[in-house]
Amino acid sequence: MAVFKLDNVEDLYAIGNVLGSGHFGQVREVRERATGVLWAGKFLKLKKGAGSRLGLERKSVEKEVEILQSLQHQNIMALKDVFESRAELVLIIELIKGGELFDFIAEKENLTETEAIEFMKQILEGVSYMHQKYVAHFDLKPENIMLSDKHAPNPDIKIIDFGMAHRFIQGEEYKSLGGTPQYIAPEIINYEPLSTAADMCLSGLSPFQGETDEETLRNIVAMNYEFEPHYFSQTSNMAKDFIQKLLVKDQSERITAEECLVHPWIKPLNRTQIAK
Ligand SMILES: COc1cc(-c2ccc3ncc(-c4cccc([C@@H](O)NCCN(C)C)c4)n3n2)ccc1O
Repeated sequence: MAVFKLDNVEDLYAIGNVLGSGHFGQVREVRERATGVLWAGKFLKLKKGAGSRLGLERKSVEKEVEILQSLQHQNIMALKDVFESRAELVLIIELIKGGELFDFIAEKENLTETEAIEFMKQILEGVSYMHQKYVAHFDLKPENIMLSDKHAPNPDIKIIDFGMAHRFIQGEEYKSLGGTPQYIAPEIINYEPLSTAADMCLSGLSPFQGETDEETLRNIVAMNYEFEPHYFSQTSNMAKDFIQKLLVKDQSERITAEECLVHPWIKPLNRTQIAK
């Protein structure tokens, strides 16, 4: 069993405002007393006993921490420290001040393909790095892609929330039913053995969105999508080719993050190839 710092987290950090909350627990701004530096604290309530319905299994948080401790990349949130008390674990993480990429894009009049390519390139860099370490995120979605500083000329992408992540061991079979309906891969819906390929179904606006979750899941399994003119009339053919290579039902045929980074939309062979 992993042992985390048993100090009282409040002896070292002043606990500030809630930044957000969700399945993962609560994220609060915390100030390191020794340096005055601001961090994010992810506060997780642990199950008090085997029969307890509330709180997280300690084992699942240990798994998330072990994965985070193995990842050091500029496009993946950095874990600094872990504290534990009787019924709570606190993860001290780099503070990401720029909010969600989704909101940043929504606030802009429009996003050029060049800007989209820059964000996608950073997301792919982070995803490719974790996949090379046999780690799959399994909950990549716009809300889990944040920006370091939305006022910076070229904001850094930060991938957060590794609460569903898994590190594959050679030859093992891993299945999961978790994820967010609009963004999950068909193999998850079909409860088939998974791989890092399940992370490659990330999109801004789900092309499979139905009236209900059930309809959305049916659309994903049927790979039923179209490039609606209302959204794609100004999108280049190269960008559509990139998307089509991601939205492939057979995970063994789906383009990988590494292959995406050399796709002509992301890495044009020459200037004339852009925005075709
Ligand atoms: C370690 O795991 C997580 C970290 C974070 C995290 C890490 C650093 C950090 N700096 C600022 C924030 C932040 C600021 C406002 C809202 C949120 C969060 O509640 N919403 C983000 C997406 N959400 C759907 C997970 C998070 N975060 N959030 C969020 C969820 C996690 O499961």
